[in-house]
Amino acid sequence: MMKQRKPISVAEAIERVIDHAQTLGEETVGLFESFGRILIEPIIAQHDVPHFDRSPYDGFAIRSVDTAGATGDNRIEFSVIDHIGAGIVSSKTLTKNEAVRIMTGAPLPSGADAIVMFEQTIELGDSFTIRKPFDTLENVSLQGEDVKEGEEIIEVGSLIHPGTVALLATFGYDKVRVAKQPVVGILSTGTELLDVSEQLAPGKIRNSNGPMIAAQLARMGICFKMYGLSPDNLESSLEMVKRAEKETDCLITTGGVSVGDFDFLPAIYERLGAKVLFNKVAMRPGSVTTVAVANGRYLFGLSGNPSACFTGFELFVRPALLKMMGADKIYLPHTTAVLAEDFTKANPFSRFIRAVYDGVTIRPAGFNKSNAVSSIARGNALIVLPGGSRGFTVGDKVDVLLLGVEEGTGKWLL
Ligand SMILES: Nc1nc2c(c(=O)[nH]1)N[C@H]1C(S)=C(S)[C@@H](COP(=O)(O)OP(=O)(O)OC[C@H]3O[C@@H](n4cnc5c(N)ncnc54)[C@H](O)[C@@H]3O)O[C@H]1N2
Ligand code: MOO
Ligand SMILES: [Mg+2]
Repeated sequence: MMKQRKPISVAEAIERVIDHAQTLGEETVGLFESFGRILIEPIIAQHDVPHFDRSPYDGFAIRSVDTAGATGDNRIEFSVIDHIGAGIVSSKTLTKNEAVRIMTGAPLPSGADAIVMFEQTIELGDSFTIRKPFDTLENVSLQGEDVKEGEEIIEVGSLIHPGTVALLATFGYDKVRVAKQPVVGILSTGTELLDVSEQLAPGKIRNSNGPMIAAQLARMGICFKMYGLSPDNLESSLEMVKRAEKETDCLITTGGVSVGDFDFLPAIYERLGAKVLFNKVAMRPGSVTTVAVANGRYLFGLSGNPSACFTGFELFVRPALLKMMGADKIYLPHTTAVLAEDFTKANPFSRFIRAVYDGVTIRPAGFNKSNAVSSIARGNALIVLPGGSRGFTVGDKVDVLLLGVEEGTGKWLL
């Protein structure tokens, strides 16, 4: 008799997975290689930004005191004593009714405390007039207005995105200390599987899960080793899993985790002496998703059904890998949206529906069974319907997980 599997909640399953994540240490990479990596030291401002008072406009640097009383009928005249662009420091000091012609980004000359834009002047040779008084520091970009020296701007565990790169560059980091990334193995099991380039044959299908997972990893900037296809044979699959497990930091298999006569992953975990964290989750698709740990390394047993495989990766593999990389915001970002189509099916388990989200409304992305591949291709988000519910109709507010967002959130919100 087959042993009944006991389903656990998605939240419980995620917690069990995350509890086993071990970081892999650190390394130093060049700034240009740092995009997508996780910071293992905070970014603390080494100096004020900007580190000098500067002009935010093309115009003239003046002393505000000289502008008192200026009106349309009483224009005040200034004579230009120097001319500087960004990167040049004027050697002049302004005295009464003097100005320096100054371009955006250039440091304020000594004595100056305001900037007049070209558009606010009438120019006459080496002089110009203005028609309004200026306040002290008017139109000045002040030292430290963006960042103050010593301020912690980015926390440990943050993802390096293009803005982070700009900040690192600002402070002169040509190298960055980041968390090491896992090398992830991908093995697709199933006697029915053909390589992508092979011709279809009766009963056979092309392996879509392997390439899909490679792309899911690539989207996270993670390197993978492809172990190809393994027919449903206990001994040969076991050998392949043993080899892949030794050569990688974690192994993702697809297929063979359910209760079929040729589903060998449960037996493989047993032969490896792996600790199975769970083998049934109260969700659809992906209820048979199994996660085990052997020699401190994850063995993710994703379902063979493409939609279940995809969902298992996003819900369990992604946060675990991010935690291994030392990241803080490991979960898919969550929002709510208005349902644009009825979904009246019952949901005995939590349901994750591949969906198209336009920023306000969301609709299922077509054929949505566990074995569907088309809806994964069309979708950019997952609708989450709670277990024990039914009868969602147009206009209902539903929970949404966003896919493909660079950085997620620190809390599982569902
Ligand atoms: N009696 C029961 N049968 C099934 C149960 C159950 O609880 N009791 N669970 C069902 C659910 S839910 C799912 S999901 C599937 C999971 O099956 P496996 O993870 O064991 O995967 P396979 O049996 O190997 O394959 C399932 C399906 O997916 C196709 N497949 C497999 N690999 C790939 C691949 N790399 N690319 C594309 N498609 C793939 C395979 O051909 C099968 O059609 O079990 C249900 N059964
Ligand atoms: O695990 Mo299956 O994907 O629930 O449909
Ligand atoms: Mg099966």
